[in-house]
Order: sequence, then C-alpha cells, then structure tokens
Amino acid sequence: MQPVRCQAIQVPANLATEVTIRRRPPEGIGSQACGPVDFQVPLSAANKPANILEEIVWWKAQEIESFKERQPMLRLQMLMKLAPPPRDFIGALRASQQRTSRPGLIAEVKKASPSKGVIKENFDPVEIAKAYEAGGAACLSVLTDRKYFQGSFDYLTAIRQAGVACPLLCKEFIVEAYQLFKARAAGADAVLLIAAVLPNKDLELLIKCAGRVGLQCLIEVHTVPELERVLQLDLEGCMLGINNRDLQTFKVDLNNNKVIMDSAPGQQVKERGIMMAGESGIFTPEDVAFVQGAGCGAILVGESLVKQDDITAAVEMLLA
Ligand SMILES: O=C(O)c1ccccc1NCC(=O)[C@H](O)[C@H](O)COP(=O)(O)O
Repeated sequence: MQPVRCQAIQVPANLATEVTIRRRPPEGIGSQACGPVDFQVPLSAANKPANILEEIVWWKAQEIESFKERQPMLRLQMLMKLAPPPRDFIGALRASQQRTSRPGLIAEVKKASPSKGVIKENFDPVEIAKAYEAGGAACLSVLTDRKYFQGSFDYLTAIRQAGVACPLLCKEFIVEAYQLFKARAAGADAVLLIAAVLPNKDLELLIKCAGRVGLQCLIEVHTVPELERVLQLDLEGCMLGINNRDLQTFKVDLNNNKVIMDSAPGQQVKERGIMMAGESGIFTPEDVAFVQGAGCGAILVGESLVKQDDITAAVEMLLA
C-alpha cells in the first residue's frame, strides 16, 4: 500500500461551519502527567465541559496523544497493510433492505454508556457479534471508546478475526485522521463522524482521508440545521444517520427522526437516494416501522438488543 497522503482540499467559503461543541477547554487542560509527576494548575469553573459530548471530545485530545506514543503513525501504516481488506458497509445495508423490505440493521456491540452505565454484564464482544449476525443484522457497530463506553479497538480486530462477515463500523468520537487509520488498522470498514463535533472543513478532510484508506463514513446529525450543513458536502462513500438521542442531554425522542426527514433537507436526502439510519432508542418492531415510515433505510440499535439473554432471538423479533 502507498503511504497515506491527503491532498490539500479546497473548501468553498460559503459552507456553514458552526458546531455546538468546543474541541478544547478554553483555558487549556490544567494538568499533565510527566513521568511520575502530575503537574496541575487551578482552572476556573468556565473551563468545565458544558455537557458529556464536550467532555468526551476534550478527553479524546489526551487519549490520541497517548495512542500516538504507543502506536506512532508509521506503525499504524504497517498494521493497515496487514489488515483484512475493507468491505462495503453501505452496500450491505442496501442489500439487506432489498432482501427483507425492512431497514438494514446495524447492531451495536455496546457494553456501557454514559447515560445507562453498564448495560451488559459478562460482555463478550465476539459472541455478541456472532449472535447479531445469526439473527439477521446487516452490519455491526463496535464502540471503541474505553473511558465512557468500556469499548476497545481490539474488539474490532477480534470480531473480524472470528470470521464475522457483517461489515464493521468503528463507533468512535473522531476528531483526527490518526483515529481513522487506527480504525482501519483494527479491521473497521466504516467510521462514525459526528456533525455536532466537526465543522464542514473537518468533515470534508476526514471523509477524504477515510476514503483514501477504503473506509466509508456514517455522518451523524441530530438537528435539521446540521443535516442542511452536511448536505453541502460531497457525500461519495458516505451515509447519514439521525441520532434520536440528544448527546448533550441524553434525552431520546424517536419523533426527531420524523421531524428531520419531513424537513426540506430530509426531503433532499430521499430525492438523492442517500442511505439514512435512524439511531438510538429503538426497542420494538413498532419503533422500527416508525423509523422506516419516516424514510430511513437503516437502523442502529444497541441497548434493546445487547441486554437480552438470547440476542439472536431479539434481533429476529425486532425485524419481524
Ligand atoms: O448512549 C449514550 O449514552 C451516549 C452518550 C453520549 C454520546 C453517545 C452516546 N451513545 C452513542 C449512540 O449513539 C448509541 O450508542 C447508539 O445510537 C445506540 O443507541 P441505543 O440503541 O439507544 O443503545
């Protein structure tokens, strides 16, 4: 494989770039561990994250630094060469949708979350992935964040090595290209990009970098203005998702799916034939029908499936 180089990208000046999440604490991080010493300076209350999403994103800057120390880019490039080839994540959803006349299921391998704490005790990511596949999932979403979701990049590798055929989404809070390369090296086929975190310039850059290493992107929105902004991008190799969970307040509202798909930008999604996933808070076949009726060709489901004892049966019932 050629060394990974992204060309300079021209971003039209008229692209809206507003995001609600600050990428760094305004006064800096306030503490830094240097060998055995943890240096700290006092910071004002204004330096606190405004919500959980901002807290997670602030943490990512530090996490990425420590990943880079242990796995420099050169090593990741070597691991990417050894990784199994990427598979067509969006194609698998379309194929499933055509075969079953139901939305393609992205089933989430999720041990814990900031809103629910531990969801699944005795968590075995490979067994869960196999059970999802046996039940009829088209694709899997694997949470890789360790601190807030008890996930791991190793789960992607383990699931892939176990022979699971469903394409894999790396469910991470991506703010840097380094994380894309880490996802591909671990065996991911697609990555999540969150519009609330990333302005369009960053999205455009990350979509290009992802494409360069064969990764497709699921770009997640939560509001109509976010969707309007994202639709200005070149969405080659991308699908979209509407998260029904407000990541700033944890409130889940399935109706958000309908409101967004009924809006003018939602109409455009349908006209352009862009694959759209309804995400979060999907528990019953009626919920699936509601999201499908709103115009989604895919659903992303975690908690309601992963917490069941018989996961395969739960998938079959949800899609029945
Ligand atoms: O799930 C959370 O509590 C959460 C908190 C902060 C940021 C992201 C969060 N979840 C990520 C997701 O979007 C969900 O894991 C995914 O859509 C599945 O949702 P569910 O079916 O409700 O488990």
